[in-house]
Amino acid sequence: MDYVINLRDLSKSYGDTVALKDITLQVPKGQIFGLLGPSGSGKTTMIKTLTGELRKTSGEIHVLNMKEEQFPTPNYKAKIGVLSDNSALYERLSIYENLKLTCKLYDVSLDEIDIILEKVNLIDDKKKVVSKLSKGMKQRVMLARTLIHKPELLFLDEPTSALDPGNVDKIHQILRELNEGGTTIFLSTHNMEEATNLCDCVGLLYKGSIQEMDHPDHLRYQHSSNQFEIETHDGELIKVENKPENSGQIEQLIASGRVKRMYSDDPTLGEVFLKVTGKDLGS
Ligand SMILES: Nc1ncnc2c1ncn2[C@@H]1O[C@H](COP(=O)(O)OP(=O)(O)OP(=O)(O)O)[C@@H](O)[C@H]1O
Repeated sequence: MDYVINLRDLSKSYGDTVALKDITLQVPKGQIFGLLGPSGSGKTTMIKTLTGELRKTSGEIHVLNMKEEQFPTPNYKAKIGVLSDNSALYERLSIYENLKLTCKLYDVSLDEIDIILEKVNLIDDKKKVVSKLSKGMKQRVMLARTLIHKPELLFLDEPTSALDPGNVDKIHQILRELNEGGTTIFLSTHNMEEATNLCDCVGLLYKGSIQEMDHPDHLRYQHSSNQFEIETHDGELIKVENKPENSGQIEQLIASGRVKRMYSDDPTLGEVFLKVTGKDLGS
């Protein structure tokens, strides 16, 4: 298989602080991979190590078939896009002028600016000065700047943190479209909904180690107690194991008109995280 990211026993320490410990993972081309973890679990360290901002302590890293030594090269930088906390914009310049600077940096035609602004839904705002934009609009300008040189691989460090649900949806829509066009995405988040809705594979990161890694639905299913809970109109709670031989019993209950609500007890990714690590994602 063609892996865009291939890590073996990757570790990173800051002095005595171990931030990443023996991480082994592969991200195939075209996947949206999510690192889900609370504050301090090592998400930013992971992204900075993969983008060449930090050097690993030990282990093997291959990204786009390149080794760490090649990460500072223009060839690597041309193939990746990075959106992080450090991605500040020039506040006194307009959206267009900000993107013009990025085009010069990457030697990209200025014609790309309108194309990318269409994509992030900011074409009508391009003359606006950045200091007057909302937080959600600024995040979309930063995303546009990350995308303008058409990277094959995107690294997004908490791309929607502190945005309202409307802006979160807009960014998710843009990311899905990019992914459908073939871009591989590696993102970090502490938001279980983001991981569930967007990612093909999620690694649960806690204290620098990946505790479990799988498709979000598989993770939830594996930690489910595999029961349907049926609440009747007269207040009874009936638990039925999710097995084919029980389907007749469930159908009978539904036909009797007694069923008020019925749900499976698959946990949320947040509940899975709590079960696996003993820690809440928000703490
Ligand atoms: N420059 C640094 N020097 C020393 N320790 C650091 C440094 N940067 C991070 N750490 C430590 O490494 C660990 C992982 O931090 P990191 O910032 O990667 O976590 P995170 O999951 O991105 O957290 P957050 O969601 O709060 O950004 C933490 O214990 C943190 O205190």
